[in-house]
Amino acid sequence: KMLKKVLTLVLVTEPRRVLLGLKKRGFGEGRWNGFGGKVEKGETIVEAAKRELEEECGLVSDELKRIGLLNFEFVEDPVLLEVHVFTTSLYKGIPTESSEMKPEWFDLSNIPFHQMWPDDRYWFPLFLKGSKFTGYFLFQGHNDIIKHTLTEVDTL
Ligand SMILES: Nc1nc(NC2CC2)cc(N2CCN(C3COC3)CC2)n1
Repeated sequence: KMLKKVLTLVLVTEPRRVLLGLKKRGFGEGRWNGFGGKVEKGETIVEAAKRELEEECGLVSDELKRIGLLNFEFVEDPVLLEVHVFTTSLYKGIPTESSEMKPEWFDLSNIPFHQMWPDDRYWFPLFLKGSKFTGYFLFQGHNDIIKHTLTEVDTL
């Protein structure tokens, strides 16, 4: 039976910018991404998202809005990643580098897709226009998408 890992991803926005972090180690190292990680036992998914946001860049937000649900599989690996995507524009604190992430603001017209997970090119435009979405991506290795589905939804 397929092992499923539940993960979170938080995108912090300002009117014309999005906060991304450069992953300094581990899964996705060297790629810019939102902030997130695993959901621990005894915490809800949104509690995990809030915790990871603070751990990874020092921001605190009590207004994380669910905007997406993305499922990922790798042909070489029987794990399914279920990534719950959140966004917020209401937060306290100053983006601060951590052991995991180096945060930087990016203009919405200058998202570093060439240094991000390949799936981001597909769903980031939906996020930026305020849609909710669900998607599935089958990867070969960490760079090639063999197939995908992506749907805008009214409710997650
Ligand atoms: N943008 C984006 N794309 C992904 N694509 C799939 C990999 C093929 C995965 C992903 N996340 C999965 C990993 N997660 C944290 C666990 O340590 C960091 C961040 C969100 N984020």
